[in-house]
Amino acid sequence: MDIDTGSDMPEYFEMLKWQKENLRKGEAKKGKKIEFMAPRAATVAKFMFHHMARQQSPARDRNQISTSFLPIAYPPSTTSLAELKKKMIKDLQMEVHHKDAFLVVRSITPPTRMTGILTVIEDENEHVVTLQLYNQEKETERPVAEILGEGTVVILKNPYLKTMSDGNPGLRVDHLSDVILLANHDERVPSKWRISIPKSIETALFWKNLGNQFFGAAQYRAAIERYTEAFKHSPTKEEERIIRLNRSVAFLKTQQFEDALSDVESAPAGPNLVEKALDRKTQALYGLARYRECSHALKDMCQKFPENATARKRLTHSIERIKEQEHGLYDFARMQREALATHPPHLDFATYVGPVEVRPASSKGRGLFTTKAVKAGDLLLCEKAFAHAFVDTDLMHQQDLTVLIDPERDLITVGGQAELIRLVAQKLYQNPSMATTVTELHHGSYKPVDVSEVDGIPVVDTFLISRIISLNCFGCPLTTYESEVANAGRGSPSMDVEKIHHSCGLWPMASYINHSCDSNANRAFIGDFMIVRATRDLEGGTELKWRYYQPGLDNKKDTRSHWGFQCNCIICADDQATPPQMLAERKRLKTALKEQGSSMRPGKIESMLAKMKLTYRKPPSEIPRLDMCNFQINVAIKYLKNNQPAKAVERGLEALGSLGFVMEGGAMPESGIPSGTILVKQWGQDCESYKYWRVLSNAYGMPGAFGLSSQAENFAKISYKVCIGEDVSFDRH
Ligand SMILES: C[S@@+](CC[C@H](N)C(=O)[O-])C[C@H]1O[C@@H](n2cnc3c(N)ncnc32)[C@H](O)[C@@H]1O
Repeated sequence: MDIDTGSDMPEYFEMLKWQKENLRKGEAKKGKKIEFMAPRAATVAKFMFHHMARQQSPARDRNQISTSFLPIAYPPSTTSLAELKKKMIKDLQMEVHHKDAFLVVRSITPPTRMTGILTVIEDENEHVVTLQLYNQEKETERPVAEILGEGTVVILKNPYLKTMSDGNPGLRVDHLSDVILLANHDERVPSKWRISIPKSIETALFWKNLGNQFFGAAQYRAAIERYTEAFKHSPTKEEERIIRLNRSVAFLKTQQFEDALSDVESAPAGPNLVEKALDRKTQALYGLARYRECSHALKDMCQKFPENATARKRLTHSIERIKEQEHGLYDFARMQREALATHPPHLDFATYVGPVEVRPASSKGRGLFTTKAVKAGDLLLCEKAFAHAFVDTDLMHQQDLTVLIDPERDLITVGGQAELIRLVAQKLYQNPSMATTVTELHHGSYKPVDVSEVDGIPVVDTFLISRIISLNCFGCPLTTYESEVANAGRGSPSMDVEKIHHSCGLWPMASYINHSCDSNANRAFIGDFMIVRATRDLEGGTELKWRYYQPGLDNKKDTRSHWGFQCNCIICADDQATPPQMLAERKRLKTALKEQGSSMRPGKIESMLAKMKLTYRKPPSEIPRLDMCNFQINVAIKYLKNNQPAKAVERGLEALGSLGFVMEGGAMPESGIPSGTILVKQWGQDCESYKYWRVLSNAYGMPGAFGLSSQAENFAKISYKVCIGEDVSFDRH
């Protein structure tokens, strides 16, 4: 939704064509054995040449956008290693996923980061090929040398040998769970590569100290492995307590909060390190968004250790999170400030799920429904993204901007989607208990595997994640306020504000909202938070619905080809029932007004709008006229500038009417003073109606007219809250 599909860039379609051609060529080699294995020295020399060239110019050209090609989807391995056959590179067939096999290989060059991690590997026969690992941690999360440094031994399940871009065979791995990185002492490492540790020095303490060394070097995953090894060597109770507490900090560093909590809770009780244990427990509970439990533990900690200032500060934070999580009470001004100041804008606030729940929605699958009556502007959801890929459009950090090409589904997206797939895959791999939050989201006809864990390792299906992201992710600005108010200027109604975004995220709860052009909810963004508000008064039990794309874009067919349904809302049904010549006339007038409207006199626009009205068969109170409202409000602005407030009010009210608003009062006689009350009997579409209300408010406030201005301003404020997500910034603009 609101994603850049690269549709205006023919070169992306060329890339798609090129990739399809590559797949076709690859298909021709399917099942064949490797004809020619490039000599080891030549393969290494060629790799090192490119590696060093990249090292010397690590900063990419600012205008260079990276490209990520998805292969044809294949499932991750769900078979235990014990049941798989060990193979050598020469045994593999080209372009085949060897589901019954695994390889044990060792990297023989330093690794390089491209869209994946690249290195040259050898097997025990000393045959070499390049290896590409996708969806691994980013450099800032874990240095590449720590993941696949020279000499690292790796088990590759489900090995897949394909023709690389240089024409040579290479291994490609997309699923995180198909790669098992081995520590060099691991028994599964072939003896010729293994570093043996003398049994005499192998004690729990030895491994703990090794773990501490890795922790000190900020190699947290390596530290976790060493602490885990320590448990196999009969630690004493006190040693176990220390190792668990040490490992829990390492888990906090890798954001594996459940594991961190489990270590603290299963550590044997003891008189020492009580403060440390409480510290880790509260951090884990905070990371898991279990704020109430966190605040109880912090109160306990503050009582036991009153001098601990950090605990007191954390208690304040967790109490703020409870207010947000349980009551939807946010300091939106702070949220806005932090979104601008934090890079990436991943904010420390809690998710609030208001009066909404997921229920069956007949043929649409599931949907999100209100659980009680709500008013226009009410907060329904303020959700932190499960994962959020930020692309800085100001600085254009091109590393974050990727063209993702999916030849299997003829899809191109530009922005953070490739990164979002990686982020979600990593999060599920590190926190398997969160899997269903994502895997239960709509994934169309994709058939996922039904195994979630093998040999104690979570099974993560990259292609399921990619399908879920494609159907459920939202493009988003840094903040809606920045993109639609601060940059657009006050009171300039326009539906042309850019709503196609490069940053994107996955908001699982909001994903349950189905599409309708006749929406009753609106989404706005502040950093990685999505704020969902009702755009109208709604009864309890009402299904929420919103547009998957912005109005005015001629992409209704996209719902069919992309999401697999055709919208049959009242607006679409009316379009279907309207004679084609009326629709063609409406389109003709719309195009003319769009192209020339700004230079036309109000009278001319009015006469074209009068003709456009004739292309509608029902009143706007029944079927909103989203093709007209923008032109009507622009005429109102022209009248306002010409000092004709009565006419501005008339057109302004008409524009709100086209959005579906039904009102009483507010009309302004040509001569005379308007008075009374504006009553909104039915709220209309959210399409930035606050700008319309502001035009009215200004018109009512012109010399010679007064009174209704503040009422219009109040309605503008509600509508602003719906569109921007909050109203604390309203008075600034
Ligand atoms: C983001 S999901 C929405 C939640 C989904 N209904 C579910 O059960 O998880 C998008 C999918 O919902 C369904 N959907 C959304 N809006 C629809 C509509 N107006 N009519 C029919 N199906 C719709 C389509 O299957 C679409 O691919």
